[in-house]
Amino acid sequence: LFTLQHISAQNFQIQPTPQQYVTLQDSLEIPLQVSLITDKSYENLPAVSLVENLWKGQIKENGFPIYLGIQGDKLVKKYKKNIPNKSEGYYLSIEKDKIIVAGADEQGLFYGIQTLAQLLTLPKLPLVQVTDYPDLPYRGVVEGFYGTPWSQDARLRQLEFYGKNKLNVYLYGPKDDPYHSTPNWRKPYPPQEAAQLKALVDKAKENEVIFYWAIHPGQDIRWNTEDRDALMKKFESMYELGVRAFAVFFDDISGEGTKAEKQAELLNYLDDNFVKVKGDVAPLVMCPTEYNKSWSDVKGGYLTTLGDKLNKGIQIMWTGDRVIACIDKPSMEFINPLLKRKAYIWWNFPVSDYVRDHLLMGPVYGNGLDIKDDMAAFVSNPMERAEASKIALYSIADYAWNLESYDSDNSWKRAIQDLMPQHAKYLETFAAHNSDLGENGHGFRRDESVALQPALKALQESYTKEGKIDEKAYLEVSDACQQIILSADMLMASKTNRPLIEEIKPWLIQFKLVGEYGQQVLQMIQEQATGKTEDFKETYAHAQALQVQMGEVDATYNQNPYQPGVKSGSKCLMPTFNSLFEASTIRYNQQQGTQLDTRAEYQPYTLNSDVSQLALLPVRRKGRTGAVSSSNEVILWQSNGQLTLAMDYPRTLGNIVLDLGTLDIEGKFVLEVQTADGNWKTLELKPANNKTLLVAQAGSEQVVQFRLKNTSGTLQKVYFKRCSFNEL
Ligand SMILES: CCCCCN1[C@H](CC(=O)NC)[C@H](O)[C@H](O)[C@H]1CO
Repeated sequence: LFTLQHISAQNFQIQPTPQQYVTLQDSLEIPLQVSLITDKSYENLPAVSLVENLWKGQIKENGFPIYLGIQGDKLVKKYKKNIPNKSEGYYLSIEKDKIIVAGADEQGLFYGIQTLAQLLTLPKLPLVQVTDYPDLPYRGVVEGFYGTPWSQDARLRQLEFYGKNKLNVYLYGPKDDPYHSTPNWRKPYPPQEAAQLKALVDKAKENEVIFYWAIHPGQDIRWNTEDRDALMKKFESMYELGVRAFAVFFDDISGEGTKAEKQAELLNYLDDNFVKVKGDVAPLVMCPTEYNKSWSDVKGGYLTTLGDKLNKGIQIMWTGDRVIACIDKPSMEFINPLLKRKAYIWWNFPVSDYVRDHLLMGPVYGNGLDIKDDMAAFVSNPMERAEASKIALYSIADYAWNLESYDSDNSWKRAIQDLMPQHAKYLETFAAHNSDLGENGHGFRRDESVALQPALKALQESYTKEGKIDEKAYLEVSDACQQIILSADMLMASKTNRPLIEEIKPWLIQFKLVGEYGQQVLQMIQEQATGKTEDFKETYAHAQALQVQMGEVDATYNQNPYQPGVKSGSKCLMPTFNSLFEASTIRYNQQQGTQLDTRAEYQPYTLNSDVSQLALLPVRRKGRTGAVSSSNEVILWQSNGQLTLAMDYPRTLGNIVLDLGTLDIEGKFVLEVQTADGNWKTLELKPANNKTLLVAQAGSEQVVQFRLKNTSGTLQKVYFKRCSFNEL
């Protein structure tokens, strides 16, 4: 028998691994029929139901014996010294004639069987003794993001996933659930939502997950008994649904609700009059208003007030040095003394509600491996795409169970294998190139296209600097493009894990186009470098056609009001391909004396103006909205001066919004559109509010261009604050 100590949530880094052991030594054929020998009172424990699910219908009197017990049962008394005395710990022994699973507690017993379930995926069972336990007492997920809350089905699948991966906490706190936050936090859930929540509570119990229901009252709470009682009443109604764990979030609020003394007073009241009175409710969790170091003013006393006044049993959440930040020893050494307890980490990854056009499918890395004794919990705030979040969540489970043994890349590969066993290679290709966030206000970035970076760099440098092709790099990037196209096609057509495919489909479509674009760009540099001028023109046109398609995908899917669109390969692939597109076109133009447009970014809108200060303003497209960048200068707009926005082909526009920073513009400027039939018609400029904003409806006909003209007869001094329009 070989023994394993403190393994990981899903797998065994310790050598020999069970996989190796099974081939090395004799092992146990997986028993087809088993007998469950356990204390009678355990029959409806999640652990027992789990064994019944593993051996569906094959639990017989004279089957292979599986002993299930919890520390203290006489049944497992002789294994007393093997069972770790750590909460959620377990001892698992697979022997020739029996299997023993002994938990330090009920959760530990359940996890011992989850480990057995993992071993059952091997061809045979290794004869092994496992003594295992988690480093952190609370490990899991806070559904705490802005955007579309997860669906009921997605949540049910999540809870199952948490059970398998030994995550034991799910905090329900979707920012955009009206009954969680202002103003309806005071109201009970309507029957249908209530029933769904009850189903989640039951599912959580089956998977030994503590279901925390969080409330977010801070934006409009009044510090009086009426609101305090309203909160108690809401907690009571959630308790009736079966909720046995509660949280109060005070994040992202302003005004009265941000006062630490008042927050502490309310939470202590809830602790004393609800949690302690009920007796079967988990410790309260709260999210402070100053929830990260960059927002905290230590001298202001907010954090120390909470640390001093909050009952010791109340957990206080923390996102680290910044809103989005990895957690390390210095971060914990800063916050724990102030809170006078171990902070309950809320890690804002893989949440993407501030970079909604990107998927964060890369490895989980950057958190300290030396902080297992400094955190009360580690919970992840995920993406609104539940299935896609599982790559990160799998590794967070791995990390939180055993920090010191955590290996980011190995874990990432296993997470992908676990999500799509049949298509792991393809999903890994996709995930490798869809991991960075792009530029964002929090400045948080991730690695992307790591394995391909050297070849991309070598190819780009050799060509852009000397116009030469680095053959080795060329072949590697060319193979990669093939892999990208293959992976996208295979994943889109996958028959397994459809919920994941449906979530990421727009990005798969985009990803394939990136691969095809890469192929054309490679051909362009090859043709330019070897003087195949005839072919170049068509390859160039093909690359442009792919740029148009990528632009259309970006303007079609995922059109949220924040970061609309679909970005793929945005950190390394696209910048390299665009740079090679531009460089080869410039070289070609130099060689051939042509004037091919060298811009790689596809631009459907073109600005023309004889007002010199406007003529060079950039136009950008964000989803289905086009906008001319505003200018901070005073614009000297000469009489009859005009600004024109031309479409690459006739498009149906919705509103055209203007703001020249001055009132009564209507009398001095005229806005006209030219429709596809060539006719011009004037649009009425309506003031949108009592300020200088003007809106015009472009009408249902397709527009080729629109123009704003100074018809006042004199020079006008205006500000150019806004000129935007949207496509229908
Ligand atoms: C300028 C405000 C940015 C706040 C961003 N946080 C929020 C609050 C939070 O982190 N609470 C601990 C949401 O949870 C969101 O999902 C997450 C990241 O975008």
